[in-house]
Amino acid sequence: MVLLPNPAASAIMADPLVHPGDKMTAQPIAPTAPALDDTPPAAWLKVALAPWRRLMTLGGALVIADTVPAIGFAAGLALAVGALPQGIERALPGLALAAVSLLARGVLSHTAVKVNTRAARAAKNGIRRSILTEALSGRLSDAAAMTAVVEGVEALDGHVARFSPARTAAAASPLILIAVTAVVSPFTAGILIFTLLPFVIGMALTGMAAGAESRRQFQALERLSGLFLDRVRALPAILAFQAEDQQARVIARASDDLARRTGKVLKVAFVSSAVLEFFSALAVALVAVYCGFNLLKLLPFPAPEQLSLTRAFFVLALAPEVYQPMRRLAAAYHDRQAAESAVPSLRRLSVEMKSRQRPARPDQAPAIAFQDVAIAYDGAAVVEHFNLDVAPGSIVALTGLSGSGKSSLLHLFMGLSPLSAGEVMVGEARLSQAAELTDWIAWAGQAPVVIRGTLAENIALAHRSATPEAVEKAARKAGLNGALDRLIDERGGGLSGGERRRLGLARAFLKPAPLLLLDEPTANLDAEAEAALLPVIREAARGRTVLIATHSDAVAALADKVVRL
Ligand SMILES: Nc1ncnc2c1ncn2[C@@H]1O[C@H](COP(=O)(O)OP(=O)(O)OP(=O)(O)O)[C@@H](O)[C@H]1O
Repeated sequence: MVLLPNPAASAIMADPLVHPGDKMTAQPIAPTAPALDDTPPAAWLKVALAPWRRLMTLGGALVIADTVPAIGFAAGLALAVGALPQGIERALPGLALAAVSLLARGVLSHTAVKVNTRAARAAKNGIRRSILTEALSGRLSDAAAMTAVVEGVEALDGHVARFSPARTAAAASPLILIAVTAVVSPFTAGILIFTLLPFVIGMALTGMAAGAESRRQFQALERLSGLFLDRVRALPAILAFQAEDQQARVIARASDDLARRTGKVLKVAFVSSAVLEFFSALAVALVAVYCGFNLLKLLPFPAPEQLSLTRAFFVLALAPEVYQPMRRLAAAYHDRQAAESAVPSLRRLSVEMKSRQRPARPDQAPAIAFQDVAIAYDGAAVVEHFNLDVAPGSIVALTGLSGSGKSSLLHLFMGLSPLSAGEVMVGEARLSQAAELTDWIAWAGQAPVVIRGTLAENIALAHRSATPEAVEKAARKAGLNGALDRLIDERGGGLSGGERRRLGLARAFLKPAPLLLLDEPTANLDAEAEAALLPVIREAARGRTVLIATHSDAVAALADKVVRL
């Protein structure tokens, strides 16, 4: 179970410099998906998976095509057995047909698995991409959203790769096989149809039981993920209050609950497969008894047909194949339940996303208007009734005491601080309604996120398509003078504190975005270094709307307007 995003994903979350267009194609899940919250899970899945329907249909068709070599194999064996009394050489064509059919089955099933796995991968990637930007931008950062992105999307794998082709095959293959059987032995076809009914009823009953257990299991998983994520976030407080043991017991209880519910899902799955195996064995035994008694002319009722050894062997070899697709469907049934259990969380994400707009990035520097803005963390207000108009292309410096909320105001634009009241207009876009604006923003924060890689790669994160020359130019402007190919680890090992801050500046200088946000760009720099940076900041500000949070009078002097908080 993965409870937290991976480090690279965290980097994007904490430092949204990455051009979203470079990272992922952000589209809402299934643009035509019904937004109603009460769409039944099966209908929601159908719409959400529609873009991959063709690949899924191809996978299902390949599984159905397996019936042809299955018939060939049964026919080959039956012909060989029938011809055996006349000599082994007479049996060879039948054996050859069986061998070729067997080979064809292998090739077909290998291809079907490949196609179905590809469809599942494509569907998961597509849906995950569509929700990842939103979830990682911090707007949907609760544990349920994380569980949906990681576990929920993963739950679609079995649905697409196994359940969907198995369902297609179960609807068509048994009928094809029974029709072929009917040509050779109508009475055997009757036995197969008769025994198929309890099989289908058994499947439906166990499927319903598995569905309820599966839903409870996913809820337990969500609960455990939520608890774990909250406890990790509150780790310093837990350690400070020496509540480790108590919290470990809470997590252990949730984890036991998940284990118990997973056990129940497995129990239902085992019982259901035992029931289905019983019915399929019974049906094959019935066919065998009928064929044997028919051949021996020992039927206790008038024979409806007279079977030859070849015909009897053919229908007997084909009988297990009739149940095979249904057994595969039963084995994959819990995949469907797992996917449907994940739908409520996925649906919630997609509905929240659809309610947000993805405004087009402006070509010109936009105006910014803070309208009665309030920012509160856990109910504690940090900024209240904040109003400010920033003209397009101007520089505004935010100054004030430490803790007065300067960084929080800048963080609003990346969704890293909550807009508790009021509105921020960025050009024509309302920040509260916008899905994300990271594409518009070049940002240098106080603690830029570092990923494992070279310094140049770290800078280029801000603008993936930048040339090495542009990266080098941005680095030099920011005062990073060492070799750019030196390795940095994810904790920033290899960079001094000052260099790390300059890395943030280099990224902001590199990214061609109409908004420039700088948080304490010259903190910890001596007067000489600060003086060298001032003209660079002025140059980088040209043609952009700029907000700078700063304690430095020299930096504030660059601004067209200084606002004291
Ligand atoms: N994610 C957060 N969760 C809870 N409280 C926060 C969070 N971020 C900031 N705060 C609190 O909000 C207040 C304002 O912080 P902010 O960083 O915006 O101030 P600042 O003016 O930029 O300070 P500095 O000049 O020291 O950088 C502080 O009291 C801080 O503890």
